[in-house]
Amino acid sequence: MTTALTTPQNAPEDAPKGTPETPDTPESASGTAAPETGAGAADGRPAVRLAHVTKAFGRPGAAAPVLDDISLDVAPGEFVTLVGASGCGKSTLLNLVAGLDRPSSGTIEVPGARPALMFQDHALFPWLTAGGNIELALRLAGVPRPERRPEAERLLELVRLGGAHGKRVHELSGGMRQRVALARALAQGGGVLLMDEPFAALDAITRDVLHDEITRIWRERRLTVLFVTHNVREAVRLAQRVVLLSSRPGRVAREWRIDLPDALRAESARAAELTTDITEHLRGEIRRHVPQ
Ligand SMILES: Nc1ncnc2c1ncn2[C@@H]1O[C@H](COP(=O)(O)OP(=O)(O)OP(=O)(O)O)[C@@H](O)[C@H]1O
Repeated sequence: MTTALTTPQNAPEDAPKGTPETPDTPESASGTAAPETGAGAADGRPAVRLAHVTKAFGRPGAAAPVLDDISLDVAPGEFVTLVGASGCGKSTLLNLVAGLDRPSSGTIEVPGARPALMFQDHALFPWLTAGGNIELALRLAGVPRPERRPEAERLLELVRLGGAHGKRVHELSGGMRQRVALARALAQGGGVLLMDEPFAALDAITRDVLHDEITRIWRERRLTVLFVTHNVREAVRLAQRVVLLSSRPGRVAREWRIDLPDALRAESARAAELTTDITEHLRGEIRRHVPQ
């Protein structure tokens, strides 16, 4: 999938490590090896490429852009979290990558199948069962009827909800609903998963459990994930790379490589250090933010 005009950029790994901060230049911290490659890596192209993307709503020139000159590559199999002040355009960016809207200028390339999008609100159809919601997505993805039920059951097993096929949405807890929503997103078949604060409404313990689950599923399925969150601890817990967007207009302000093994991600001095550093920069962006 490609949307609109212009040229590509260097991968963020090319940025010098530990260089002094410059306002509009993406910077990389905490160097590490390139991420594991997933499906689609063979031709060396990124799974998602945004090149000089700008987005303004309304008539041309009528309003300041929400996103301004965003260039960002996400490698196949990479897990990237996106943080930034409220209103800086994180959801707008995901919507553009999902193909739900078009950039005002710049290009977006997603070479594989259309990405799947998952929100804070599970958006399941309440009149369908858990399995019915997944089978609908499979049907829309062109999966033949006889294969839908077994595939829905496989996906429910994957999100550890085996046996929940016949459950109605109202019978499921918040965490279970998000698991079904994840299974439904996976049913759409693309290798790129876009997640917009998917765990924000859950209690802390359920969220922690789902962090482990999404990490496992990301690895097992070799997914490429672009994940929006306000929660810096969550960003460090999950990502191989955290990208901070500046306050409006949203630009890539800074990036951090998260080179921690799983065991040190939730609780460790290094995770705490990274969380503090990212939070300080995020606070700086929030302070700069003038509501428009
Ligand atoms: N369809 C639209 N028409 C007009 N303005 C829009 C539209 N969609 C988003 N905006 C505006 O774009 C800006 C960025 O919104 P967006 O939801 O992308 O920010 P965000 O960073 O995801 O915010 P939050 O963190 O609070 O969810 C906001 O000022 C919003 O009002």
